Amino acid sequence: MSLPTTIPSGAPGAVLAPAVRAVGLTKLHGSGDTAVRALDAVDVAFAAGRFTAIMGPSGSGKSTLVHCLAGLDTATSGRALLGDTDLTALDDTELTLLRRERLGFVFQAFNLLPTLDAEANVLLPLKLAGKRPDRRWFAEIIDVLDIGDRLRHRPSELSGGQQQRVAVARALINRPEVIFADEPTGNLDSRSGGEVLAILRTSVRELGRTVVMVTHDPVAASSADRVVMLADGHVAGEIADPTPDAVIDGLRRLGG
Ligand SMILES: Nc1ncnc2c1ncn2[C@@H]1O[C@H](COP(=O)(O)OP(=O)(O)OP(=O)(O)O)[C@@H](O)[C@H]1O
Repeated sequence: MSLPTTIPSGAPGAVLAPAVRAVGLTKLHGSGDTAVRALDAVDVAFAAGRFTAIMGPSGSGKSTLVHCLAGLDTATSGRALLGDTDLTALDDTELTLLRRERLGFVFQAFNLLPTLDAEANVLLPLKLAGKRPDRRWFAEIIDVLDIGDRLRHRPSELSGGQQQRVAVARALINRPEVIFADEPTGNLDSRSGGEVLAILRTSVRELGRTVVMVTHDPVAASSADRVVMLADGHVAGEIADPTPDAVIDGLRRLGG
């Protein structure tokens, strides 16, 4: 795959700078005879201002790739780059700061703090970083995510879809360069899942963010601009402007 990533459609010939990329990224879990090569010299780039889904059979390395790119796990060799920053050169403290200041995360299990109301959950990353909220940005996010009437509610008083919208707002609050979403619709019914996907698309289209999402769901993946397929720790292919049928077909070819 060539770097940087070429825009698949809409702007022929244009090239977008990658927000995040893997260069020869290799990850071994464990050591010795029992070591598992979860990623094998992966080269892949995720363009800024784009929504990319990562798919592949169970065990193909999706979570490992995202964890290495997000500074949640360390690579065995190769490089994981956020903009020009090589994560593999950073120590734990630097990685913690980088995650807090430059990345956003959305997980399947929402991961909201139960004792805080929605507003406090959204603002938590800024509080941890000792930063003042930008009230105009906060208002814009709340408006786009349509959670203005839920800000005083605790997570237990919100539906799953509302909780995930709060989690997306929390991921957006520090204007991250990249939002990593790991199965963000996995715990939601199809309607709430569709709303969360629409919000992730809106985060890209209207708020200018970059989203990288791991999913098993071909319909969810078809919300993205591009699908990257993994198999056995390799990039096995990609689909631009995916439809659910194209994604299902691609997975079938991989035996997923
Ligand atoms: N901590 C670990 N220790 C040992 N092996 C691991 C560890 N984490 C992952 N693996 C192995 O690495 C390979 C890739 O795992 P990974 O979780 O990245 O795949 P995945 O595509 O995200 O899978 P799934 O879709 O099932 O979540 C698998 O063979 C897995 O068993």
